Amino acid sequence: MNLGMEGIPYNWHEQIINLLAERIVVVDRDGIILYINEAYCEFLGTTVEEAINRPVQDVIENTRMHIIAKTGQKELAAVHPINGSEMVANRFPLVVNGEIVGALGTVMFRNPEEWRMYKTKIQNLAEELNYYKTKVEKDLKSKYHFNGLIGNSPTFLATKKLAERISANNSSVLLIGESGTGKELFAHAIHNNSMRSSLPFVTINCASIPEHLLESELFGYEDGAFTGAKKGGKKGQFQVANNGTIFLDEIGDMPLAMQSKLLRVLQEKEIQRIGGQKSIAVDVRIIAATHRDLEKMVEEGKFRQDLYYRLNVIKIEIPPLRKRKEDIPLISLGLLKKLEGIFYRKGIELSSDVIKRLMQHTWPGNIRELENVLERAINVLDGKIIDLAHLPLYLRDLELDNTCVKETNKENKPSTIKPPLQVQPLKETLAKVEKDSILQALDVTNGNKQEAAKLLEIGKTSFYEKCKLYGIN
Ligand SMILES: Nc1ncnc2c1ncn2[C@@H]1O[C@H](COP(=O)(O)OP(=O)(O)OP(=O)(O)O)[C@@H](O)[C@H]1O
Repeated sequence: MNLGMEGIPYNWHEQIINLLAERIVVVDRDGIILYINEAYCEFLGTTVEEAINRPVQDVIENTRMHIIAKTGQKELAAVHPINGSEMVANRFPLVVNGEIVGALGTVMFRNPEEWRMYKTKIQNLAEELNYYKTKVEKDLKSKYHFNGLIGNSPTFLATKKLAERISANNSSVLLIGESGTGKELFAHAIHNNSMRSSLPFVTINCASIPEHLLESELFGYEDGAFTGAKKGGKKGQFQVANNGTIFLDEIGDMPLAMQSKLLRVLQEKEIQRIGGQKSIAVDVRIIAATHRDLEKMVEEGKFRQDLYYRLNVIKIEIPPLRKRKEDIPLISLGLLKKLEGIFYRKGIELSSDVIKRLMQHTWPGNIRELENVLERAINVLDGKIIDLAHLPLYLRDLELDNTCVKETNKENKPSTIKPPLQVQPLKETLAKVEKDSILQALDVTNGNKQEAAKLLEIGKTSFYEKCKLYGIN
């Protein structure tokens, strides 16, 4: 038999072995050490002479070499704690003429310095990996519970009760409500109160993802599905949310073509990645939300009727703030507490005038607007009491006129729009109203134009044109 080593002088063998493996040990069937190299002995704090012919368990802590020599089962890249460090070991049975005669073990890293270098590198990578793992897990967890939803008004309590009652089952939920009423909070709370609470909660904002990316975001794609596709493909959010809940925010903004694909997933309970052939089964509870009038959109052919019925199994309408004004003081206090935490402040209060003024406004931006108003007030506040002077102009300008409050409440119109004292040309009045509404929306959204356009329910282009027309920067 040609061993292939005959040409190599015998005294070279050991150096070759040492160069091939940093630390090496060979045992016989009984686990007695037949060979161990100097590097390994140095690391163990012993010498070759002392180690040879001794049971391997007496020389190497936590060894499994004697077990491999019996079972014949190799172990690759096993973590092996030695001297307080975790080494990486490979263990192979030695088989000669079909019989196990012993075992060979190697431990990576030539010297402690090399190990330390690797360890630092690996530790950094492991820490980074851990950071992203926790972040992903956190992002996939729902954050709010029903007890975080503030409000004691009968309408709000009834809504909350309904949501609590239906959270346990698996039916689709459709959350309807104006912008900033708390639809996302409700979605979180429903998931948290369900059997799926420990499983992923994935949020997709259908309005903020460009139409051409929405399909790959929802369903994923296979390797090479299109130019620019990530190597190895990508999981879609439906797969990420498997066994949990997916929250489809702004569902009314989902393009019609995508609506058909979503409907298919809801019916078949399976997805197909872009460029893929096979169907992948998914079990996901759907919670959808919109501030749009979906029924009207169905009539206008902008939203698929069949999808609407599928989503509308349980419909929860979240009341706007102006329809539960009695909740304003309580919500304001809750929001103040939250903001105090964010801004490291304590003991901030609202003056009674401010409370009255807050109750008077019609809050087109709902709780989000209220939160922005309070955040701005805290920012300009020196002492502890928020007074009228700390409110934005559009709220300061409101008159504490009860008749006006009653009127505006009845009609659900912003109370800043006061009837003109003198009759003016309709065109001028409309332009003023339009300009005021834009300024108010910008105020509510802290100058965010996209959000402001959304609040006003007009397109971005039209919004920019109007801003230009009225000289609003
Ligand atoms: N009942 C509530 N109690 C306390 N805070 C609330 C409540 N409802 C909403 N909020 C707060 O108001 C803000 C807006 O809520 P959320 O994002 O859930 O509204 P939304 O209806 O989903 O808005 P949009 O339609 O614009 O996405 C959040 O900061 C949220 O914490």
